[in-house]
Amino acid sequence: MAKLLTIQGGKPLQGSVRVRGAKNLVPKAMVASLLGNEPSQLRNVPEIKDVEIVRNLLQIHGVKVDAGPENGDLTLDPRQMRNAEHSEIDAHAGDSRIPILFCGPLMHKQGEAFIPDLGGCRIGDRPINYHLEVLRNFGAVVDKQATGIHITAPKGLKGAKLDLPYPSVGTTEQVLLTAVLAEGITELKNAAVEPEIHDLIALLQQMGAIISVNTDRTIRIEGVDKLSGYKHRAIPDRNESASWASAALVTRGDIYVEGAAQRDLTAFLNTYRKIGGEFEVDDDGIRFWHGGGQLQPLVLETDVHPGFMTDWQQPMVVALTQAHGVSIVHETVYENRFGFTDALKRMGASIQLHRECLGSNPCRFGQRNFLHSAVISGPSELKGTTIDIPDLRGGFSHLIAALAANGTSEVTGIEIINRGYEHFIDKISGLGADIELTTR
Ligand SMILES: CC(=O)N[C@H]1[C@@H](OP(=O)(O)OP(=O)(O)OC[C@H]2O[C@@H](n3ccc(=O)[nH]c3=O)[C@H](O)[C@@H]2O)O[C@H](CO)[C@@H](O)[C@@H]1O
Ligand SMILES: C=C(OP(=O)(O)O)C(=O)O
Repeated sequence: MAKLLTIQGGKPLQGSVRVRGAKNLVPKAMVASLLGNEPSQLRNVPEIKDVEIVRNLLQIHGVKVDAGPENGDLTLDPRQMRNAEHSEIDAHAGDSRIPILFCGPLMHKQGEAFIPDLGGCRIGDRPINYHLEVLRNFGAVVDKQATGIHITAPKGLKGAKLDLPYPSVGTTEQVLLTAVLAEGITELKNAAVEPEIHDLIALLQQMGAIISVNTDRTIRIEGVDKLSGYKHRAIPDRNESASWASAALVTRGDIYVEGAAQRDLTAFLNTYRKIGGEFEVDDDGIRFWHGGGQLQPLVLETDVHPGFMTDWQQPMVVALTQAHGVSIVHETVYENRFGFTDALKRMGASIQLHRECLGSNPCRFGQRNFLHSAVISGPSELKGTTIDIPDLRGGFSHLIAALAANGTSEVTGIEIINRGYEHFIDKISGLGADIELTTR
């Protein structure tokens, strides 16, 4: 039965929400447990769909996954690992992007891996060519099948010299999860250095891996013969934190985000301050609120870390519809991440999309006909409408817009938001929103 969320907009969101482990780290930490000869313990695990998907995938490969004594604790025991049936794996086709990261660990442990077709947000083509290229360099043989891929390592996996065309997060994780048990040394140039990558490196190091990260985006991994388990507390979800911060701004509210970590939000907080948002950091989280004056327009470019994270873009665009003047946002990470603006336009926002790079960094999409720059004129009075959620961050942005809008919005497709926002309906309602969830 489909769920319908009815939102009566116009109330400032006020109160406190708790953010737990990062959606972009926790599932990968769970995959890393496959590499160990002993159980691993992960803490601060949120109840989100992407965790559930990986839990199922690990279980069909024989990993015992149990809840620990504290809420949010998981124990992952790979000692009874086995090959999964193709049909069991295929059942996860289109669920998330994580299955591609099973390649290295399964090849090391089982000699082969079958990977279903990937899912994840439809915000661009999202090819896996870099993943396959680095795996081939380690010695893997890739067989593309009608659904998914079959990958083997007939001569074992050996360390390699690698250089990425673009600092892809997923490919950097692929290299880490493969190189730690590969024979010899791997050097990865132009690696991604997102906080979630550092957190993955930290738990791999606990397992016995030898990994160093240089300031020039080079990661060096010395392969070892075996790894044990880890005991690790996942870093908080910086993308969820930024989403609540934007919600406070757009609804002229005041939200304390328990668990938010300033260190991983530097670029976001600079932008937040420039637009007119206020924040206050303490030991347990960050309070975000609307400063009371007019919001200021901005020129913004998304980028790899330490730049302004692409997953913050969509909620921030909603805030920019309320700024006084013209803002420009250049999306340089994904070629098709402005589809969500259609619904904002129907709600009354003034947003024009352009194919040109409207920013100081010419990006990969400039000459390729993608609508990847946005000009936003504000402030616009938003009014309620019907919305079908397109993707995770776009969907959350639509919720923020509906919560700030005059009148009623009817939102479908909200299940997608469970991929990355734990208990978001309860959180929104706890912040004082006027919402009703029905099934039809
Ligand atoms: C589960 C997870 O952690 N998802 C995050 C991860 O996605 P993900 O790891 O999929 O993103 P990547 O960093 O790999 O992608 C960045 C760019 O590289 C391109 N590319 C990537 C791989 C490849 O083989 N070929 C290729 O061309 C992509 O199409 C994209 O344009 O990092 C993104 C960038 O911070 C975030 O938006 C996602 O939330
Ligand atoms: C793009 C995202 O996720 P995924 O890579 O899982 O689709 C996201 O979290 O915004």
